[in-house]
Amino acid sequence: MIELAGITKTFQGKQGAIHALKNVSLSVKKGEIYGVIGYSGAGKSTLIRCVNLLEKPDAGSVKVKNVDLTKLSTNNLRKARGDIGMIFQGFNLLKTATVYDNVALPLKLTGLSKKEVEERVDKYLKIVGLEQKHGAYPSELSGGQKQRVAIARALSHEPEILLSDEATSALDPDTTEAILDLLLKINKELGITILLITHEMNVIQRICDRVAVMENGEVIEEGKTKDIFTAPKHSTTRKFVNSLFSHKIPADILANLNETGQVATLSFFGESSGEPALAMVSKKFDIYPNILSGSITQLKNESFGQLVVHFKGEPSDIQKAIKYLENDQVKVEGVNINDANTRVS
Ligand SMILES: Nc1ncnc2c1ncn2[C@@H]1O[C@H](COP(=O)(O)OP(=O)(O)OP(=O)(O)O)[C@@H](O)[C@H]1O
Repeated sequence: MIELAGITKTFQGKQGAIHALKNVSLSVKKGEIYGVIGYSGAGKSTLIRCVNLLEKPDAGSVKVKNVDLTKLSTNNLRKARGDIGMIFQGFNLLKTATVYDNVALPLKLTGLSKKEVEERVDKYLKIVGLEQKHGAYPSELSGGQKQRVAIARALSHEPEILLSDEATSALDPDTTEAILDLLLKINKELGITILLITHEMNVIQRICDRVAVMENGEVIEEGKTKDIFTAPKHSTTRKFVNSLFSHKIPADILANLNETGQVATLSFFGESSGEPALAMVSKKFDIYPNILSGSITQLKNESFGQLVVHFKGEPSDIQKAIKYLENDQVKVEGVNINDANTRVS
């Protein structure tokens, strides 16, 4: 659906050239929700703006539905952009227009009849749950409601793709959850492909099928959200995954525990697979697992949990138990003294 190949973008800053994007390639399939995560300055905004050519790349191709947008005439680019809606962190609403007009005004410019405009506005304000707010002004709305208006405005052009530029970054956690639920609904019920950028791992975790991690203008890791959670390869990716968990074990306690066995982090999918597997190994092998810390979090389609466990026993028995757990789809990582007092996972 979206294929970016070899995208490069350099800005001339006061201190010299800034290489915002260095040979970035990624592809988003029809119907999926794809997230790009990275810290501030990684190049996410520049990347997403290249998809509808709000930013023109210096090199590389931007294919949307197999058409390279960088090769289109101004007129054909305008038409192609009709397939791509966009929402922003700051909502970008007209302050002096009502909710209704914020959605209706851009539609009127597309040449639709008055009746068609009315039908579209009603339909999409209903989908975002704002049918009671037609006459309200943006100043009378909460942040979440403003983002809903922006989403209705983007959807009213009936795009196949929705680009989301940090759409939940200005919202509180509960409102963020509600907007993420709305994006899931739009994806599922309207079949809209979503490409989003964010610096929050919980956004990726809750709704994304696949994720790319960016740093210094490059994609440093890419894959299914589930795979990135279980086996992050790059240290920056690990930091993002760990930001969702906070297992803190004091150094002296960890040193004591490691004398009588081994401390390890178990990662698993599904609500209950961690603890039953532990009960099983304590029965099967001569070891005593003791849960030191644990948490569970919801990915898009399943839950993902982590337990930090002290295995008391002889090293050979502990190794057998760990092998058994790994065969049972539980990922096991040893925790050493260097991890003490810091987040481990
Ligand atoms: N128009 C511009 N002129 C000069 N430099 C720019 C411009 N736009 C972006 N940059 C620089 O390019 C780099 C990448 O910026 P970009 O906004 O894409 O990153 P980001 O990951 O979206 O960060 P943030 O989350 O802070 O927006 C930064 O160093 C930024 O200062």
